[in-house]
Amino acid sequence: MNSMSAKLLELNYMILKMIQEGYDLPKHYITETEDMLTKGTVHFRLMKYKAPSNENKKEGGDENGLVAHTDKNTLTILFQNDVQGLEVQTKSGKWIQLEIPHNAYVVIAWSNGRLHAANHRVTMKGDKERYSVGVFTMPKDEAKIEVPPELVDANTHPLRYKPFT
Ligand SMILES: O=C(O)CCC(=O)C(=O)O
Ligand SMILES: [Fe+2]
Repeated sequence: MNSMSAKLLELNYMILKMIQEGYDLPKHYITETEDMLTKGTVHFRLMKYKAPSNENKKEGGDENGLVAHTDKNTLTILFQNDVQGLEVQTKSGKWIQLEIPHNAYVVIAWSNGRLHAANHRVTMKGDKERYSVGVFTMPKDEAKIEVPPELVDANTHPLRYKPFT
């Protein structure tokens, strides 16, 4: 488990680095991210979702496994067993079921609205239980959360969030 969490943390860092490089942000953000990750909190959570109850199945209904929400942390990496269930809401409000291939990961992040932190939920169908593992990174407590000025553009991407600690 330890080596798995270390690898996932490494993946998490790599993804954040790729996002920052993708936006052509100055290198100091990458160093700060590393600092944030090493001193911040990482929640590593194993989740189990029961298959829909017989009662519910008789009515042909799916069962809500996890209510709709957006993640409030910096970046989430999720993976699951072979039972699908994760759904995301499109910007137009439609729910779509993600077909996550075997051994694949889903990533959810935030960034002054450039990357959309999608509303998501888990809906259970069928007879098998679903297991998922999530790695949720959070900044260290005293960190000032601030949109990099490089990501703010008065016309196309106005500042959405004031700095906070
Ligand atoms: O189990 C999943 O696939 C989703 C879990 C999730 O969205 C969460 O814990 O925030
Ligand atoms: Fe979530």
